[in-house]
Amino acid sequence: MIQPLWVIIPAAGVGQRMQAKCPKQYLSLAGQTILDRTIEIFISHPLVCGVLIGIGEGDAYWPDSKWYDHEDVRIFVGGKERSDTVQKGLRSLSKILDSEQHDVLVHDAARPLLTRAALDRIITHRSAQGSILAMPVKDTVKRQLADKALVESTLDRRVIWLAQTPQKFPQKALLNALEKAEHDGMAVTDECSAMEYVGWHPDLVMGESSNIKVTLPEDLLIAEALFSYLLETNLLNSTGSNSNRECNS
Ligand SMILES: Nc1ccn([C@@H]2O[C@H](COP(=O)(O)OP(=O)(O)OP(=O)(O)O)[C@@H](O)[C@H]2O)c(=O)n1
Ligand SMILES: C[C@](O)(CO)[C@H](O)COP(=O)(O)O
Repeated sequence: MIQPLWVIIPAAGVGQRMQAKCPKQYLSLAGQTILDRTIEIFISHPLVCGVLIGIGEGDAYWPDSKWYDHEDVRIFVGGKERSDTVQKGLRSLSKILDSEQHDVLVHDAARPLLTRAALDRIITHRSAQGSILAMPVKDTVKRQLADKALVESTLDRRVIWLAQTPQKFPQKALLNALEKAEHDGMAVTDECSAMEYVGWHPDLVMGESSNIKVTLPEDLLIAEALFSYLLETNLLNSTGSNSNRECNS
């Protein structure tokens, strides 16, 4: 029996690489904000209890969200780095959960094209060491020589994957790992890195090439095209209601 779970969506970034007038999670994607589209992926899933959104200090955009007053959407103020935001979300969640053993999903607000099929894969995947969505690389992979744009070597691409989100770990174990990494000065750019730091070997669950992280200006054009494709092929999540949630909250 799969335990329904909570989702933390880090959405407190400033979107520097996007070079937009607002944080990129509030840019429009096919008529809705990127963040609203991302929330919709989860809020309509029967195995999702609720969503915690980590927003930036002084975020003036959130009140315009279509999910602003939804009963299963809660917010908290994020931190300086993505890992800080996730830590704060995990602490917020510990006040809601009746057990720290519950798994939690962490998903970037900047990944609005996750399909229901991929979400089902990670939600239903069972692993004692957590799991992440990821994709095997398709190109040949080069390692650069120190800080020079010179090729040092070619990596064996048969064993190289690109991490995506959602990433799924027990709430307390993840918080402990992030806190330890921070305490030891070990910068981490995803939840999995923190779990590896404390010796875990999480499962790699097949993601999808359409699950892009909208990061650079051109990514928005790519996301628009992918959204149209996913909509036409009915691969996006259903928007059905989710009245049959049974969760502790
Ligand atoms: N302090 C931060 C930094 C990032 N994020 C979130 O983490 C996700 C992935 O981060 P990234 O793509 O790097 O977003 P930004 O940090 O906004 O982008 P940039 O690095 O270009 O500023 C995004 O949904 C972003 O909002 C966050 O919650 N808190
Ligand atoms: C979590 C992540 O999306 C996995 O690929 C990635 O590490 C986020 O990196 P960012 O620099 O915070 O966008």
